[in-house]
Amino acid sequence: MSLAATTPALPTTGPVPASEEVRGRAPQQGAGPSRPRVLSIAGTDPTGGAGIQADLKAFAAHGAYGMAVTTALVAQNTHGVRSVHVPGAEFLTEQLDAVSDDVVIDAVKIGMVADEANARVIATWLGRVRPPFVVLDPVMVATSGHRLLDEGAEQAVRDLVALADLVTPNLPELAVLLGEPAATTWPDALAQARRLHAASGAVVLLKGGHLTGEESPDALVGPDGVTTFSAPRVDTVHTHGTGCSLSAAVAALRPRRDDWVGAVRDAKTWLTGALRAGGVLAVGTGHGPVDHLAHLPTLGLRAFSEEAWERIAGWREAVEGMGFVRALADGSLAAEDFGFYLAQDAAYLAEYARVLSRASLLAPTPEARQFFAGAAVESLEVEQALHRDWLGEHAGMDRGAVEDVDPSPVTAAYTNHLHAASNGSYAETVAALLPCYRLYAHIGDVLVRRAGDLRGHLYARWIALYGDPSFAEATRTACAFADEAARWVSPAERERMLRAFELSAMHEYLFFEQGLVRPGWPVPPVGRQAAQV
Ligand SMILES: Nc1ncnc2c1ncn2[C@@H]1O[C@H](COP(=O)(O)OP(=O)(O)OP(=O)(O)O)[C@@H](O)[C@H]1O
Ligand SMILES: Cc1ncc(CO)c(N)n1
Repeated sequence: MSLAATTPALPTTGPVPASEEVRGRAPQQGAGPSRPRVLSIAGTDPTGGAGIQADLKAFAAHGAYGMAVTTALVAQNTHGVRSVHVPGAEFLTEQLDAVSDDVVIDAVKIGMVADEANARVIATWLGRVRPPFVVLDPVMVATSGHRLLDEGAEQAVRDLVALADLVTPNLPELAVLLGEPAATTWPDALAQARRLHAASGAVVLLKGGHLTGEESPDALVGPDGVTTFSAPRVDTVHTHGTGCSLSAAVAALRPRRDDWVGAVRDAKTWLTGALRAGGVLAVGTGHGPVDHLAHLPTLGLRAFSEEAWERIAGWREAVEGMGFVRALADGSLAAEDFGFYLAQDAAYLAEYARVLSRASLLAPTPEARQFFAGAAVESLEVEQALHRDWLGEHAGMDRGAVEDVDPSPVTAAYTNHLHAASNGSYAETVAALLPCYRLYAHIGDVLVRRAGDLRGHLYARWIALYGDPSFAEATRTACAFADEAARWVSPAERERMLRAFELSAMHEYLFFEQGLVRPGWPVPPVGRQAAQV
């Protein structure tokens, strides 16, 4: 039997029929989905702090795939609700069917239902399409005091509670659902939550946001008794949409947690962080929203290596303009000064290679381990070899003598900084190592351009090494590893990375500077008539 014979033709206009055949074609069974598919049925908040907009953010914040069906369009902002437009029950049905005819729903969160007809539509739909987890936030009145549910619709919401797995009332909503006065103490509220659970069968997540005191506790009240989740009360006026965000987070987490306790615990911890970060969002002049992405503070920031490079713009320019670097480029640098610099650089590279090895040890991936181990070898075999050759030829120093060079205070300060950074994290270590690549590749590039024809240039081999495309390539790779490491760190850790990078850049400046300014420090016995390298 062909599909064409069993599947009704899709009309070009009007609603798509919710036939079993249409539903059955959804190519989604088979391999398990990578993310829970979670639906919000709620009203809107065009300022993005509450309602559907908040739900979608909370879903994404917990790694769920978010979907949304709109019950009501609400003209509201951080000061309050201006007006509500309800498209109507028929259109709500069409939206719900459009989703459930096509997509498997792993969890659903119901927020503002707006009126009785909408509540009935949702109840009917739940009777037909029963997602494994149904969370109901019985939104009745906004934080600002504006009604979000018609007065006549309270019974219809009570009926919805009986269809939900979890219901998340605040204190006034709990009272309305029971037809009792609002509780003013936590024990009274718990007693009411027990009564609602007994009457409806739904697990109750009682929210203590409307209480006063040091804590803002919530409690799960269900067949296993009461589980309390205590959390410090955040001193903030930015609580717009906390209820929406919490219930959405619980719905997003539940398919990947063993029970409601696990989902609520993680959602509550997340919400407390989101509340703390809400103030600096600077959204609106009233009761602003929470920061749904407070746990991902580095999301969207520029690549670490770009930000770090910009931060040292002043030092970069200073290095380009240094007398030592200018003289290196035009070949006028005294051989004795170059010899001193090279001998110190040999001492530096010995330590640099050890810190590269440590980066390899700390690196989280085989690729990074291999790169930094290879870089350690390269810095000794290629870079330090240049130093050994030159110092051998021009200062008569054998390998042992080069290896015995005492680091100057400036050299020691730089390598001590690298070792200190490498006692921190991998990310900090890589950040500290990076200027040595980045600044040298940059200077190599500048010098190749400044020096012009390198034939006959006294320091041609040094300039060619750092101006070589292969050094630029290694620098790009090192930057990519630093950027990858920075992707997963906290803001404090990112700041430590930037500081480590900046300090290394400053040390690079001082390192060149000591080539010309070195009060009485030992200089290798460089012959006066230095030949071309
Ligand atoms: N100042 C606060 N500090 C810490 N947690 C809070 C604070 N205010 C609310 N919460 C928490 O936010 C969640 C929502 O609680 P609340 O009682 O405010 O619900 P709601 O009234 O439905 O929210 P909404 O403001 O979205 O209408 C609960 O987990 C509550 O404990
Ligand atoms: C659409 C909508 N749902 C819920 C709330 C409660 O915060 C709100 N303000 N707006």
